[in-house]
Amino acid sequence: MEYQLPRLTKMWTHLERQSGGQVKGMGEKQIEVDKRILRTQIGVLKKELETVRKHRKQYRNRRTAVPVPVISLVGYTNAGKSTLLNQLTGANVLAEDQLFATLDPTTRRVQMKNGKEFLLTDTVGFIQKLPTTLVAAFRATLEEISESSLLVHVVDISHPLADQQIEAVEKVLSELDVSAIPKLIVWNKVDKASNPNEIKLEAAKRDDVVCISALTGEGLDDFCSAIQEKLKDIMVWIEALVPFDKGELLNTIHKVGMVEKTEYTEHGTMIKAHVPLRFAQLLTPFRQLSKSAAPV
Ligand SMILES: Nc1nc2c(ncn2[C@@H]2O[C@H](COP(=O)(O)OP(=O)(O)OP(=O)(O)O)[C@@H](O)[C@H]2O)c(=O)[nH]1
Ligand SMILES: [Mg+2]
Repeated sequence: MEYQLPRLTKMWTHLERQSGGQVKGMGEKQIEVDKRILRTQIGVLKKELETVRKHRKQYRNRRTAVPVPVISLVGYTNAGKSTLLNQLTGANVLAEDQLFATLDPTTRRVQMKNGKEFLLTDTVGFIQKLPTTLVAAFRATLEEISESSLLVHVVDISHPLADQQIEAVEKVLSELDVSAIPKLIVWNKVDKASNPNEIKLEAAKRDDVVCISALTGEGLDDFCSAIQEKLKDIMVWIEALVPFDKGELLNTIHKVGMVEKTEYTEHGTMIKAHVPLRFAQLLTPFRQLSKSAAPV
């Protein structure tokens, strides 16, 4: 609408009819009436967007209380982000959500085969030359991106303009100032590509690229392992002695972290693991000073 406002000709007469004819006969030219109606609608939509932003902010605040990593799917429109989300959650997600029963419809909990969990957010698709006014309209989702632990850039590798689309997405990401967030690149729709073997070979050469088909499910196990590796990179190493009466902490460590070693001592469970930073802070009272370094 903001795009149309300065370009208005008489294309909005139906809106005048919808407003019940009240705007007629006020001495305004048709075009001004049209503009006024459009501005009112823009105002209403902006208010609605603000409500959406506030809601998502509340969800995020609630979520940060729980140490489950949040991963956002980003990418060019039609790259297959939503398909990937559905495929992953359809195949692995727990039917009953305990903690996030009221999650926004685009965020889903994913449980991998090894029992680890993360939250996956589907975001709005990017397009080339995204007008700044539109960037503002997408803010609710885009803010979500900036608070993720990891970004998954989904690419339609079968598309003849895949390179330009990657570039366009990178450009929006740099405008959003999220370059510091680790990223995994996913070459999707490999089933549709004319040269799938070549693409797979190329992807195998690069350690930040995973080749998949969100549609057929091909490569999804590799995708999950790659996610695990990336998440591990952003976790911190802890060695903690968890008292026996804090059993729930141990469960959480197993769920959100990567346990390297568990030992039962007379004072409690000695655990060595990679865990999300926020969770490591929760464990501070039980952490041990140790001379051994994290395994590489
Ligand atoms: N052949 C093939 N088609 C796919 C694959 N993944 C997605 N598609 C199709 O691509 C189209 C777009 O998929 P979406 O998941 O809606 O894409 P999106 O990235 O969410 O798009 P936006 O929401 O517009 O950003 C759909 O028709 C999907 O069925 C794939 O791996 N192979
Ligand atoms: Mg989508």
